[in-house]
Amino acid sequence: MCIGVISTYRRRSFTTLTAAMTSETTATIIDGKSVAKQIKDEIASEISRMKETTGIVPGLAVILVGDRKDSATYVRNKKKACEAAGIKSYEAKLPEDSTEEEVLKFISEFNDDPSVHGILVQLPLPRHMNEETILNAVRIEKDVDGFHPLNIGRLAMRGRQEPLFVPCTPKGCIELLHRYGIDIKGKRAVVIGRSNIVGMPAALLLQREDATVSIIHSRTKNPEEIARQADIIISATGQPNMVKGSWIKPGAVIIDVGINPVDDPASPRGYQLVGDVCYEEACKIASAITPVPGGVGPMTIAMLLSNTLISAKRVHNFE
Ligand SMILES: Nc1nc(=O)c2c([nH]1)NC[C@@H]1CN(c3ccc(C(=O)N[C@@H](CCC(=O)O)C(=O)O)cc3)C=[N+]21
Ligand SMILES: [Mg+2]
Repeated sequence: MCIGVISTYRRRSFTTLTAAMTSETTATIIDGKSVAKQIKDEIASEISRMKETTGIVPGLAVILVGDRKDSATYVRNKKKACEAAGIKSYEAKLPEDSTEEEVLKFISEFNDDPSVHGILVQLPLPRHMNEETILNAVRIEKDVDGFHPLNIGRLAMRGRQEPLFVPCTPKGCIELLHRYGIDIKGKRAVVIGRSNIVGMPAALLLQREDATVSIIHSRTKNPEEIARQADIIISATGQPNMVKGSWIKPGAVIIDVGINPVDDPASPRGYQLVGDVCYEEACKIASAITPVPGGVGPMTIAMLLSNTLISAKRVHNFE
């Protein structure tokens, strides 16, 4: 059984099961962890080739403000992944009650430091800070998260200057589709969630891949009906198990970005991670699905390393 919260997306209850739900079909599990490992290995060998020929190694600076446990874990994992790939990592840790100016000062130092090719400001920032002010301060040439408005604007406009970086999580989703040989062109794609860091850029990327894209959000009137038209669903809502089997067209491909902790006294950490999609139900209906954990999460980190390498190659004219 899939447990979940009552969300504003879910306005009706579902009593009918689709035919596919009762049959014995099983989806392909899209193994993000192993694809991410493969990509990280590719990056590591590119970095050693770069180091041998130019003597330069890519550098990534991470700015962490406050003491959220999840953020500290993510930052630690990014640091480990950098070391494994041969990227030099720099870290600025600031207390929760720091001022915006203090954060901006670190950004400015990293902006001016030629050994830093990428700057990541871990989100969310403390509530008293203006995220926009801070993200805008990152030089676009070092914006490896792809969150600067100029990079997002360029992502939205086609046939003009290309963005210098594409946001890591959506880029990882598309990369998974490509590596599993899943056609996007002409397909109906539905993105669930419209956040600046995942949903919105995911929709833009799918459009660039020639999908026909709809976005479902908290005010959408008939989300289930719209989702059920999708050949490809990318879900990024942060609502555990919100997407039921009844939302899924038989044979659809499901990319589940949600990483939601749900209380579980039986597990050693006291919680269990679940996606936005009711995995058990979806497995019986979808043709392919990403698990949580082990799906999109590891790809996000792989894409961050990839963007950092792209940045270093670009400044040093290394092909
Ligand atoms: N400026 C910024 N850029 C980000 O890219 C960014 C951020 N802020 N804030 C938080 C979110 C979240 N995020 C994740 C990265 C990796 C995993 C990941 O590797 N997850 C593993 C392990 C999960 C676990 O066991 O804890 C998995 O899904 O298999 C998850 C989540 C990046 N984010
Ligand atoms: Mg993300």
